Amino acid sequence: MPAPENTFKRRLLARETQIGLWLSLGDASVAELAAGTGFDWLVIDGEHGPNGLRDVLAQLRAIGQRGAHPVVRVRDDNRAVIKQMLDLGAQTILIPMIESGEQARQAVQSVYYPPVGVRGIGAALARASGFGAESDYLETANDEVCLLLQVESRAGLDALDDILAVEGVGGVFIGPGDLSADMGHRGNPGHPEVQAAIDEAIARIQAAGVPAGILTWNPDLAQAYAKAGIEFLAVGSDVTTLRSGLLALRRGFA
Ligand SMILES: O=C(O)C(=O)C[C@H](O)[C@@H](O)CO
Repeated sequence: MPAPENTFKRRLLARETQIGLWLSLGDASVAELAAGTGFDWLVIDGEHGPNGLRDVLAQLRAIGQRGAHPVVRVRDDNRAVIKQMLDLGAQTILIPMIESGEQARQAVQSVYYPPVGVRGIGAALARASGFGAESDYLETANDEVCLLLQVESRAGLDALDDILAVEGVGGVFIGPGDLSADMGHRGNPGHPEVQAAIDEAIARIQAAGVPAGILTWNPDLAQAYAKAGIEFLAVGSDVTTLRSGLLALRRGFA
């Protein structure tokens, strides 16, 4: 049996627009609930959310085969943590704060087995291979891994061409929050200067034949990105949706 098909990766390659949601609560029930609401991809956020290995494991299980594809955002480009997340069964890894071509090359090394990369061999005893049930996992895993890199600083934008030239990168995600902060507009990703930098970066990413991704809280901007054909678009989070829904519900009473 081969490694499970990474449908998210296939749809990226087909240049479909996939709609995603950020999961920052670190709760498996929330992940399971969200997985049944029609989103194409769900980010299990290990950078800003309380998501350690067992939290990610619980959410991967909860999302399961419900249709949504889990994307695990790791805290940084630490090779050992990436290996652990892949062995847990994560097939799509999002790495924040990529700022050079070399960092991108090292990230590729981390997610793929030799000879492409240096991912450690251990999946035969791990969930990734169905605890050994998928006898062809080692031979097929590289084809089903998708590496997404985050560019979210001026240095990252300066290195974007080098990053885009690295073979094995499945997509580049622009982080508006960190980029706006780095550009001197902390908390204001909608600033014209930031928006112009984002638009230019997305155009460069797609011109390089690489799928582009972003997260926006602005519904009008989300629709515009979708119409423009951005490939992986996150449009909200568990936290903001739950909070706004509860506030609206309570406001309905004196
Ligand atoms: O910089 C950004 O914006 C992102 O990378 C997305 C945020 O980190 C996400 O946590 C929502 O705030």
